[in-house]
Amino acid sequence: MGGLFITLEGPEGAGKTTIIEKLTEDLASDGVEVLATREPGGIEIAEKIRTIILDKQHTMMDPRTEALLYAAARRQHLTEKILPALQKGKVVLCDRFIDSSLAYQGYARGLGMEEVFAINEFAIQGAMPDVTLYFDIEPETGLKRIAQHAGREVNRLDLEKVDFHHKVREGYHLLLKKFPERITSINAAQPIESVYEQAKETVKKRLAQAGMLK
Ligand SMILES: Nc1ncnc2c1ncn2[C@@H]1O[C@H](COP(=O)(O)OP(=O)(O)OP(=O)(O)O)[C@@H](O)[C@H]1O
Ligand SMILES: Cc1cn([C@H]2C[C@H](O)[C@@H](COP(=O)(O)O)O2)c(=O)[nH]c1=O
Repeated sequence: MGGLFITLEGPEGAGKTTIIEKLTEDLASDGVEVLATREPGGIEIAEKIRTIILDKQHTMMDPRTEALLYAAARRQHLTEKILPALQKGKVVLCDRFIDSSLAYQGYARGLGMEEVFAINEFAIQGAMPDVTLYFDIEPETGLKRIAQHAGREVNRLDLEKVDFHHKVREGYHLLLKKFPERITSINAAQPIESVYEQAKETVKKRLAQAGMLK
């Protein structure tokens, strides 16, 4: 693909957005070309799909519809934004990607990780992340953080029962076992500076291996 495709994953309020902002700044000051983006969203069509999926009024949404909408948003985001950036040799930092669908729809919703992987395989055609940073947090802690975060809108998924969020975390733990080479787990309950140091170290190591650090 050319560049390096890095995804950040975790339950609600784990700190992904905060870490992406810091990493983007830091890597840019090292002369690395970075594209920071998010899922669902990142481009107009996918942002519109995001509005539909996360609308609190849409309590009737069928779990398979939900999974298909995430996969559709991902397909458009990948082809329109992520792949072109990778082809230009950029580092792509993406807030959530396929692992979110596997943990949330596949495991927590109970659709099955294999089934959800299959529809996503159709959407991504093998474009798996090179590196994934997983930010591990107790759901209660993460949900408390987002409740206290001024300006952070509460969405339909945030409103799921705490048991759902525990299942999301269990789903991620299964993914850690399934993809140990790709996914690095970071304890996101630590102070933000420590979380960031670990994230930066992992990313810089991979960039150095790929010969992308000047
Ligand atoms: N390690 C940390 N310790 C304490 N507070 C933190 C830590 N990391 C993030 N926060 C705070 O928690 C809130 C949520 O952080 P952030 O938006 O980065 O999480 P997120 O993983 O992107 O959440 P979501 O995906 O649910 O939107 C913010 O107010 C942020 O400042
Ligand atoms: C990509 C993706 C996301 N989700 C869920 C996870 C969150 O609850 C929301 C996105 O909100 P955020 O504040 O931007 O994290 O959507 C999901 O269930 N499945 C997915 O594939």
